[in-house]
Amino acid sequence: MSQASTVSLTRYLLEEQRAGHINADLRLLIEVVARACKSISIAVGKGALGGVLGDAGSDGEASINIQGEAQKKLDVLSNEILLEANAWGGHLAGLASEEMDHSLPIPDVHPRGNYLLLFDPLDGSSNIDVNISVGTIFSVLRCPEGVTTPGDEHYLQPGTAQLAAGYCTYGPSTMLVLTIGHGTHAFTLDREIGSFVLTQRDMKIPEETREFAVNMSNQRFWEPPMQRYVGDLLAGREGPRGKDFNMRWVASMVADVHRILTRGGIFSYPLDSKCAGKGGKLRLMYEANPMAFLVEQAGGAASTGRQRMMEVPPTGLHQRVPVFLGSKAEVEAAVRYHVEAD
Ligand SMILES: O=P(O)(O)OC[C@H]1O[C@](O)(COP(=O)(O)O)[C@@H](O)[C@@H]1O
Ligand SMILES: [Mg+2]
Ligand SMILES: [Mg+2]
Repeated sequence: MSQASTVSLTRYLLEEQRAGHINADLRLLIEVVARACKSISIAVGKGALGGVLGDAGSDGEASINIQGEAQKKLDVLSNEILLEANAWGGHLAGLASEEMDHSLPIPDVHPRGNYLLLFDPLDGSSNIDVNISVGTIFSVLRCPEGVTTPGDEHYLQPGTAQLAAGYCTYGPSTMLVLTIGHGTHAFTLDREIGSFVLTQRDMKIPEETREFAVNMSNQRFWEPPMQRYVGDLLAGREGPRGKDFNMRWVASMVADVHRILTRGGIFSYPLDSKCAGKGGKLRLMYEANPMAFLVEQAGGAASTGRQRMMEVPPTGLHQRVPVFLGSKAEVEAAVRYHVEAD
């Protein structure tokens, strides 16, 4: 890409500010998150040489997060990088993370702003030790009017209230995919100059697809409509769908969603009898909602199977939901199986 045609993340954000789509505070907040993602990218890229692989914890004791999941060293490190980068910026009122039991108001010693930041610091962390793509997911909400010290309840806003959302994928290249409600755009990290460069403006998910992503090993635990839906996909050309489907499952949501934003497909993590008591596997506030915002802005759809994802009324910071997202016509097909069964 020639220098003349290069649009950096900074330039893109300044242009969006001039167009009146964001203010200076939100622009700076996104810049800070992007800077933190660069640091995480460096840590992830060092792999075994950085001493950052493996489980967190000491004396043979695993460190467990609020989700009851064993934390990786890189989960903890990525969380610290995001906290450290954002604490003193002056644009946030508080932060919430997959790796923290409760949200954190910005300490009094730092200036406070009007936004709330939620993140999954490292998504797909079971893939770190085997050198497969992982990522960071984030969502920005407005801090309710008059609230100076936000608590968990102030974050419980539906996905439609998001002002910005994005993810960074640490794969063969590091990419930031962002929406501020005016399309979904992809930026690639130029490692030589250290900045994100716009490489795909206005991503568009093809409406139809022949590719699905699901953890098939859970099949026997699924609900009947999901069994029927995937059964019909597998029946291929001879079945009711009349076409052959391909399957992909990276087991890093960021990587699976990035593929779908790039070439279409449907991603699902449905309800199953193992996770039914918890409401699903993936988390609404910092996994499903930001991905839903990005996917809708790229012309796709996101649903729980029964309801538009971004209209789910949140009840908890770490609330879990079933997820279907991607190519619009295919998500609608999956929803039909659920609605008809109900
Ligand atoms: O292990 P499974 O069932 O394939 O689940 C994989 C899913 O779990 C996740 O890894 C959950 O995210 P975390 O790694 O942030 O907990 C998703 O990225 C992924 O889609
Ligand atoms: Mg995750
Ligand atoms: Mg995570």
